Amino acid sequence: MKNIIETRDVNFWYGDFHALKNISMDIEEKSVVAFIGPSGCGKSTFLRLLNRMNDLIPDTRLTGSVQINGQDIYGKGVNVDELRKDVGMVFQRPNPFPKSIFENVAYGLRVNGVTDTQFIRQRVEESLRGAALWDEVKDKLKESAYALSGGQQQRLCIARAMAVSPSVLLMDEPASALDPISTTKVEELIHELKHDYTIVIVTHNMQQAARVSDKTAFFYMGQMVEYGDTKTIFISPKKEQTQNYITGRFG
Ligand SMILES: Nc1ncnc2c1ncn2[C@@H]1O[C@H](COP(=O)(O)OP(=O)(O)OP(=O)(O)O)[C@@H](O)[C@H]1O
Repeated sequence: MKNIIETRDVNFWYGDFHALKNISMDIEEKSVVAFIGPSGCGKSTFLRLLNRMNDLIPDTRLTGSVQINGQDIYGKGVNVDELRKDVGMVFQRPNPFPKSIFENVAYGLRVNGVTDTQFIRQRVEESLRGAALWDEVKDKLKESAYALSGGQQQRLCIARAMAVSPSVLLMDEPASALDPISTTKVEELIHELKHDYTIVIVTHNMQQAARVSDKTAFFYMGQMVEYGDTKTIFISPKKEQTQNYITGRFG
């Protein structure tokens, strides 16, 4: 499998605070990678660097390199809108737009200038099917997205991210605000989605990391302490800090 994401010696600062220290990581195409670690260790910061979401935060600084599909995403001439189309994001709390179910999914296509209604309709259906939501919403596409349950809204947000055909989906604790049934649906969805996408997921739930990911990275105080096959990380980690964390001795 080829690497789709390669970071080298990534350091990141919020003002004077050194939030990420020398992170070098390769992520294989069409795999699921989970980031785990105690609160404040830098998981979300690192995730957000992968589609330049941290650009929006003032007084921050990055050194090192982040390559996606062979391109330095912080290089000169990179179009950040194009990057975010290729590297989509799903947040902790479902954040549908105050629009209809259909228009939520069509949104990314419309802002990218797509006007072919037949194509938009087809892509909306494909994305909703891909997000395992189609059967639940196909008869009410014109209704407000806010009329859906939290779990359905989150799958709608996944469909919205998929509609513009990204190669990577970043998920920041996508199930933490959901009930157990919706959580299971999102986890099953992640299993399906990895046939077509590379998925990077931040989670506080270690069982979830163990269930959904191929590889797991354990972060602690801005460092990536250990990264490897999920089974190895959870059954026989090499570092004591990882062992302590996964056995609940800290964090
Ligand atoms: N916008 C910001 N400005 C200043 N410091 C920040 C900002 N965002 C995060 N930090 C700090 O950077 C560190 C890493 O935060 P980050 O959100 O990446 O951690 P995390 O591992 O995702 O935590 P959690 O699991 O609680 O979400 C923390 O110490 C946090 O306080």
